[in-house]
Parts: sequence; structure tokens; C-alpha cells
Amino acid sequence: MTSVTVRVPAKVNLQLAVGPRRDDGYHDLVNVFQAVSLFDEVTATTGPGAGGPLTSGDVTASVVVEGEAADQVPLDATNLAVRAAFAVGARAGRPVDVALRIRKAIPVAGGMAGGSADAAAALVACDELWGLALPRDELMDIAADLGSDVPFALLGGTAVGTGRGERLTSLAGGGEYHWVFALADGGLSTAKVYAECDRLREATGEPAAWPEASARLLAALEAADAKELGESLTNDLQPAAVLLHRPLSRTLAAGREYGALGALVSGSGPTCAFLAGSADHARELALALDVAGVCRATVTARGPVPGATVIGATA
Ligand SMILES: C[C@@](CO)(OP(=O)(O)O)[C@H](O)COP(=O)(O)OP(=O)(O)OC[C@H]1O[C@@H](n2ccc(N)nc2=O)[C@H](O)[C@@H]1O
Ligand SMILES: Nc1ncnc2c1ncn2[C@@H]1O[C@H](COP(=O)(O)OP(=O)(O)O)[C@@H](O)[C@H]1O
Repeated sequence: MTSVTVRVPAKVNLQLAVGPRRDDGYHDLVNVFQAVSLFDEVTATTGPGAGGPLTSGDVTASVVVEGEAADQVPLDATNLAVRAAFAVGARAGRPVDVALRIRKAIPVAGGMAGGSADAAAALVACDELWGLALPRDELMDIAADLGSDVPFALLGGTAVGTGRGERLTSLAGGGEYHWVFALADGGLSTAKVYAECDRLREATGEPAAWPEASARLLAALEAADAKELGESLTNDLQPAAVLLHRPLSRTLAAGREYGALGALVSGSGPTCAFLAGSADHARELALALDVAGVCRATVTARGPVPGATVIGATA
């Protein structure tokens, strides 16, 4: 191959149960993910690209980013797609190079795992570009090393994550869900939101319980019951995210007032997610939020959708 394009979805967390802080600084989670139809695209092409060359061992990479908040994405070796290319290239057993082009639609630092999505897309694209055919388990292990949410971006669908969120079990339940996402001004640092969650727990003297999957939420998914799912959505990081970004309480209240089946902060935020009863309901809800001026912009999306998928290749 000389060029491979991979499409990769954003995620929303249907349940984010956060356990105590571990000795390694991470938290044990029950993280119920759903992949939604808001996609970044990553194209991997052989040869030098427009971005400055970055090297790691025998791997040379470059990266350019366009689209939603592209100027907030790093163009150095901290870019998660570049890190993914380095990790795959280290297994090639020969010198390899890649020019990465990222087209972003997923908000940056928005709690929708855009960076993780780009890493998963780059893993799949580079594996295909260099003809490595790495086993799926190995790609999953590399993904988990890159970040807690990267394995889910490979898997897609609806799944429960345990450990840091990287140990995944797919949930089979049928159904299609309609979402509205309210994008906020600016982003929130995931590490800062977890730290704020710990601080709040310490301040209230409330010990963190061991995270458990919600039986009600799993039953709602099994029954593909959107109303019941809406009432079961929970996020332990929400109080911390709202404290760090106060306007979110107004955004959430507006979505509930306009008839969302469920409303919550997506992951570490600041994007807010609203579950609607149908595609029409989602469009109406998005319009109402736009008119109310309680967010920077809205997008509608459906879920679940597949994880990182090759959508184009040039021999
Ligand atoms: C909160 C969630 C919910 O899905 O995602 P976002 O909403 O930010 O996208 C995830 O837990 C984020 O996953 P991800 O963004 O991959 O995190 P990582 O790069 O692995 O870790 C970034 C930082 O988040 C904190 N962290 C992450 C995962 C975890 N189980 N416990 C943690 O405490 C740690 O402070 C860590 O240094
Ligand atoms: N390819 C990438 N796209 C977006 N952000 C990236 C990327 N690579 C690294 N980052 C860094 O990761 C941080 C978190 O971004 P992102 O994954 O979009 O948010 P979140 O963790 O809230 O879902 C960003 O602030 C940015 O500095």
C-alpha cells in the first residue's frame, strides 16, 4: 500500500463509575462506552509529508491536522497518532516512514476521546500501510499502552471497560440511540478532572466505593429501551467537571428542560451528551440548545457504530 485512510468514532460514556485512586495514579473504573457517529479520519501515506520529520528508532513520521480545533492538536511526538505510528513501526523489523494527515471532527479535549480515536486509527492505518498484519491482540496491547481509552476506539460498538478502562467486554444488545452533543468553549484536562474528583471525595470524607456496573443500565441496553437508558446514565466525574467548568450546569439543565431522555457530561467533559427518543427529536433538541445559547455548538450523532475501520486504500 502507498496510502490508507481509516475512519474512527468518538465515544460517549453511558456509565463512568470511578473507584479509589490506585498507587500508579490511575483509578479502577467501570466504564460503559458507546461509539457514536462523529468521526475523525486519519490517512497514512508512505514517504515524507508536509509536517516536520519526527523519528523514533527506525521509524520516521510527520503529521498535519485539519478541521475542528486543529490548532489545539500537538504536531510533535506527543501527538497520539504519531506515538501509535512509532509503536507499530517498532515492530516492522525494517526502517519505515509515514506521513499522517488527521481530519478532525471530534472536539479536542472534549471528553469524547478524540486523541485516543486518532491513535487507534493510526494503529490500523500503519499496520495496513506497512503490510504487517499484526494480530488483533497485539494491536489491543499497543493501544492500551498508548492510553486507557484507545482499545475501545479500536473495538467500537457498546462495551464495558474495567481496570483503567482498557479491559473490554462487548455488549451485544441491539437498538440504535440518537444523541445530541453540546460542545463547550475550551477543553478540560482529563488528569485535572480525576484529581478534582479525588479532592471532592477527600473534602466530603466520602470514601470511593469499588466500581460496579449498573444492573439497570445493562438491562436497558439489553432491552434496547432508550427511555430506561436515559434514566440510568451516570458519570462519577460529572461533579468535578461541572465545578471546573461552571456553565455546564446550565447546559445540562437546558437539555433536560427541552425533553432529553437523559443528560450527562461526556467522560471528563466539557462536552455534554443528551439522549433523544428519535433522530427528529435529536434535531429539535439540538436546535433548542443552539437557540438557548447554552453551548458553543451542537452536533447530532447515532450509536453504536463500529470502531476504527479502513475506508480507503491505494496500492
Ligand atoms: C475520562 C475518560 C472516560 O472514558 O476519557 P475522556 O472523557 O477524558 O476522553 C478516560 O477514563 C480517560 O482515558 P484516557 O484519556 O485514555 O486517559 P489516559 O491517557 O490513560 O490517562 C490520562 C490521565 O487520566 C487519569 N486517569 C485515566 C484513566 C483512569 N482509569 N484513571 C485515571 O486516573 C490519570 O491522571 C492519567 O494520567
Ligand atoms: N491526535 C490528537 N487529537 C487530539 N488531541 C491530541 C492528539 N494527540 C494528542 N492530543 C492531546 O490530548 C489532549 C486530550 O485530547 P482528547 O483526546 O481530544 O480529549 P479527551 O481526553 O477529553 O477525550 C489534547 O489536549 C491534546 O493536547
